[in-house]
Amino acid sequence: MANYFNTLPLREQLAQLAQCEFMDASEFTDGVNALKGKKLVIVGCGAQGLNQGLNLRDSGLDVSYTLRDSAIAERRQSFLNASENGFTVGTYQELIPTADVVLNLTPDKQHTAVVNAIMPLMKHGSTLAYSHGFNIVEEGMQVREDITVIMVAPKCPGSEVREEYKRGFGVPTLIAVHPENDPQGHGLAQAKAYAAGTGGDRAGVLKSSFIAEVKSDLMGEQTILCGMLQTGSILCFDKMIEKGIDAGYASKLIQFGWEVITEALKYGGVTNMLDRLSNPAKVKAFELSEELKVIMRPLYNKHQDDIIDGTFSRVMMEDWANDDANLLKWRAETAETNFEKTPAGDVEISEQEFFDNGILMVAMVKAGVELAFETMTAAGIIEESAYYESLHETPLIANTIARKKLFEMNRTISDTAEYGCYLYNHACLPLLADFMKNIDTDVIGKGLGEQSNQVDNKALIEINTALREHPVEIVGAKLRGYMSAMKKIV
Ligand SMILES: NC(=O)C1=CN([C@@H]2O[C@H](COP(=O)(O)OP(=O)(O)OC[C@H]3O[C@@H](n4cnc5c(N)ncnc54)[C@H](OP(=O)(O)O)[C@@H]3O)[C@@H](O)[C@H]2O)C=CC1
Ligand SMILES: CC(=O)[C@](C)(O)C(=O)O
Ligand SMILES: [Mg+2]
Ligand SMILES: [Mg+2]
Repeated sequence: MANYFNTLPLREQLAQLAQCEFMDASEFTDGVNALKGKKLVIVGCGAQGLNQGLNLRDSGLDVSYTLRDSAIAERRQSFLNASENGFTVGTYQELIPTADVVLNLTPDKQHTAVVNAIMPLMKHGSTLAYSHGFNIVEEGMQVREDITVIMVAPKCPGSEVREEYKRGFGVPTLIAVHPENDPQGHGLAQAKAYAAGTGGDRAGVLKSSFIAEVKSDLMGEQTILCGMLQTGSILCFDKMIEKGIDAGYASKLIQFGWEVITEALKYGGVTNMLDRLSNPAKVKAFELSEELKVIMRPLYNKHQDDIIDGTFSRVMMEDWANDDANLLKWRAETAETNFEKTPAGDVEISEQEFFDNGILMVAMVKAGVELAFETMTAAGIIEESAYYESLHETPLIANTIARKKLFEMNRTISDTAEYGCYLYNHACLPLLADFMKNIDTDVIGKGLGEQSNQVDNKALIEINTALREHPVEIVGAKLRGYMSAMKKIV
């Protein structure tokens, strides 16, 4: 098989990258009806599999799970996830032939093996669904021509797909129909019903393409969403320890700080996040962010370039072939970082204190969100897609760090995301070494401690204008206007 994207002429590549149509609520008035009475069989019951299945069942759909024989025989966690939640669990032979829709929610590295195993068992005219475009786009999987191939990709870690649904909200979702596999012309109707079933229509759905999803998803997860938060956690913690800040305080400020500051982002964009700072702190955060953007822009461009031309996928698949040697090594190294090994202290930190003492964290989030958005849109990704993949998903990833630090983030995100996060982290730590030499506790750990809120009016006006006029803020205001069901969590 060959990389599907690289087989296309440039014109078609650009057209597929630009596939992005915001779907109005009126397009979901049929809810889950297109899948009502159909048998949905999910392969895999992990981060996405379990949480999507719970939502789909709560939305009135017929959901069961098929797992590897060994998972059932050894009663592995995936078997327990499904059986303890009251789902029917069966082998491929038992359930795949009965399925109208097979949802492939196994790790990307397993997709070729899984699809080759289940395709012969899939009934004529059934549907194969993915939640990420990697297998179709980066590996060029070719599916039997009678099978409809769709994608419903939550822009969110699996755990929060469920948490937002339980709050009565949902998570932004990209849907697509593979142009090579829509023999009955009902792929879009089924994808819309699936997105309604997971609650995605409550947050926002984009009619996208497998190519647009994969080229943006890989970029978001490697940079702002996981790579930046991992790098920022390590750098900020080590700096506070170097400067004599109490280790328990430093650990708590970071573990819970990303969630608190990015909740402001989720509600009101970068503007609202910086408006939560005092004027002097806002000026400082803006200056640090501009410095960070200059330093990190080449790295963001390299990640996007490697994703677009297939270099990233090729390198990661070499690790797959080497039994995940690097992924497992880097996972173990992350566990040994000082931040990961230091429990959050039993110390009170007010909501405002996370902002006041986390100015550098605010600057890192601003720089990462804006850089990721700018880099994706420069590569041909449409603004709505870039917004969901950078700004809106950052707080959802931060929620996982608040639970159990980087361990929980890297456990919950896909192995694909985790691998890309480490690549970014390894490159960004040395890139920011000189920048961090000039950092002190006024911007991470203690705050400016300023006596007055006075700043130069002209400078503040220029900063406020720059914040409000960034394109991520313009498209964000529109998309957040649709999210009337969004619920606060901090
Ligand atoms: N994690 C996330 O938050 C997101 C993931 N995605 C996408 O969703 C898909 C699933 O990812 P994710 O939920 O992270 O996966 P997980 O690693 O969390 O779960 C994988 C599941 O598949 C099973 N599995 C693993 N290997 C095989 C195999 N060879 N054959 C059959 N089953 C297997 C595992 O069970 P067992 O090993 O016991 O058999 C487990 O139940 C991927 O395409 C990913 O890119 C999309 C958005 C976000
Ligand atoms: C959670 C999500 O959207 C990621 C980061 O893309 C993934 O886990 O693959
Ligand atoms: Mg993603
Ligand atoms: Mg992903």
